[in-house]
Amino acid sequence: MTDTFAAIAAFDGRIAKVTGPVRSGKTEALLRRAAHALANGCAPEDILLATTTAEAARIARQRLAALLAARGADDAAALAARVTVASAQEACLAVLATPQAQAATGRAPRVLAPFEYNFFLEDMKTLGTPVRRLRAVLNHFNRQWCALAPEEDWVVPGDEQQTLDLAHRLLHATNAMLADEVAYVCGRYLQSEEGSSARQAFSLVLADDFQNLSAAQQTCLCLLARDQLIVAGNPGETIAAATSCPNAAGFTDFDRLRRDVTTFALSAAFGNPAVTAFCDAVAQAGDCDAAVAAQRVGKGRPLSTVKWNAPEDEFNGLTRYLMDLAAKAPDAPLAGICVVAPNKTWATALSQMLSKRGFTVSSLGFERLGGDPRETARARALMAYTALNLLADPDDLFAWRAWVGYGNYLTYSDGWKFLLAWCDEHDAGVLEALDAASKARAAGDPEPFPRAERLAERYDAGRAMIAQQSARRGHGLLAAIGAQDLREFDALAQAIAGDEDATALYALARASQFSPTHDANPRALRLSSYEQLCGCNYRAVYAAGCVDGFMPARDAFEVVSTDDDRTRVREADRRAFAAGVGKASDTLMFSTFSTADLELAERTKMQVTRVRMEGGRRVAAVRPTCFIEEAGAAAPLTQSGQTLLADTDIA
Ligand SMILES: Nc1ncnc2c1ncn2[C@@H]1O[C@H](COP(=O)(O)OP(=O)(O)OP(=O)(O)O)[C@@H](O)[C@H]1O
Repeated sequence: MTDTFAAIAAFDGRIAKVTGPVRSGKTEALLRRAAHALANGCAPEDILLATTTAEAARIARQRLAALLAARGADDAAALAARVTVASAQEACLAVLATPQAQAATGRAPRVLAPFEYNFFLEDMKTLGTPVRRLRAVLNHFNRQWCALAPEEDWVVPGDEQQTLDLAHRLLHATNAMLADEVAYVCGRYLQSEEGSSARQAFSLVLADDFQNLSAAQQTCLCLLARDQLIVAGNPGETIAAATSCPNAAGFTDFDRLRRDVTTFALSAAFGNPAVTAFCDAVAQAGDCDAAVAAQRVGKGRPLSTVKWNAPEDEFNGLTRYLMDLAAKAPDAPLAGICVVAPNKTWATALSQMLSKRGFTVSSLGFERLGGDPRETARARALMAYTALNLLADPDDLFAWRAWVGYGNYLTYSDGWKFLLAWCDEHDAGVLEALDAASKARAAGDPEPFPRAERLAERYDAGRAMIAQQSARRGHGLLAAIGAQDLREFDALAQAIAGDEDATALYALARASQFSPTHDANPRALRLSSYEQLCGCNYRAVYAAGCVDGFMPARDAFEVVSTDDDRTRVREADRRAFAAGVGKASDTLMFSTFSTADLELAERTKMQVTRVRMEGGRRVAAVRPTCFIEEAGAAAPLTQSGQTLLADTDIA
């Protein structure tokens, strides 16, 4: 076992693959390889360690610093900081950010935030394609981009070509890029003649959780390696966090597709054997050939499932239990504890309850801005974000597209279409068109293009907002953009010192959308989504809301979908669940409940087994997540919430 780690650390071949089950030390092996390379004179700048998420990168960097310190390196943290540790998406964005890449691709890596995608979608609807068909075509594009399939090879003339042409037109005009295009544009660039100097930028590329990356991301990382490439992973732990299309086969077949790949198999799982046995059992009950530990190293401690009557009891009881735990061990860093929430509703309820009980909470995985840009009342956070974007960069063309679209049930997509036609006719850019519309409005002249007056009105208001607010800073700036009382901006408001200008604040707001990480505060209890557990390691994990419909999602049961659809959802969730709860090295508790108000159950998509009347209310019966039962002998025993509280002298 130790020999395998030593062999990976000292590996001097060109390509290697590290396989291993949950918690077998795959990341550890890559970190030891990096430490060994540094000790042998490799420049830190010549190493790329790529991960699935920004949080996984943050943790990997910390672990690398700790490893270097343990080996007696001088100033280990500074040395680790010089190594490029980044998510695969960030690594691709860094390639595309160079002037050479921008000149060669004609694209800027200004990625649309998920809520900005809605504006793009509205503009795409001007084609007149039925919305379902349009979504299907755009999903098809995403899959092709993720597969790094050259557009010229797959686009079908007619409808599809027209759709692709409009997508290009909209994105080029606003200097923007879709998230799933990033690795595609990067990969095509790296494969091209012009991109040859950007290839092989790192002597050593270490790619962790390779199964989570899209084929395009996987190819980009391979192209960035000069002397050595090592990929690590486990198909049974695949999650869709780095991309919407993880390509687990790119890991499974990695050695078949290339020559002379050395394979290292890790087979011992570390941490609590009951946890890793549970994860392996859940994964094995599924449809993929996940790696299973041959040996389990560590101190055993039973898992538990706690069943509450209703969600309110869960929120109350679980947080009281955690409060009692924290009081009994006041010196243990709370950051070693993670509460996992299955969705945003649960995350919000748990976070509020934990805060009420006096915890500082760092939440991760639920910060994505949502809301309908077509309804002003539901788009306040989006409008604040766009206002901040414009204050930070008044030349951001996509921010203008969003700004002029708020408050209209079609986001002024028709106006935007006429504006782009005017740009084509006059060989002009978006800002010139908006300026022309604004001038005509001021002079009372006829509109330069239909709907120009409406767009000009919004544009003028935006210019006035920039003129008025651009000198503001910190909390005053947040108030000026209307963000001071918005829950979506709470974390940002708490994190700032108060003297940040718009550029600094916007960078933070943007990071929360694209590369969110946990607060570094060791006193903050963690609250996380399953996806954001990737790359983490916690002393204790409490998985809340473990009911069918949440985990796996209701689509795994719905009678309206096909068998294939149901299986796909169930198996994707199974991997996220097994990989996620495996991050508990010592304590793992599942929290579930048996009933819920029918309205809440429907709204949050629980899988309802029965409905009954209780005191004039309609109450839904729900089941614990099926994965627990599927773990068979490795599944924990269930106890009631009341018993748990009584045992800990709370009730
Ligand atoms: N050789 C080792 N000896 C002792 N402990 C180890 C060793 N390798 C890893 N560990 C510990 O086991 C845990 C899991 O390690 P690591 O995160 O590297 O594994 P992984 O296979 O990447 O995990 P995951 O399945 O979660 O991706 C960590 O707490 C780590 O410190």
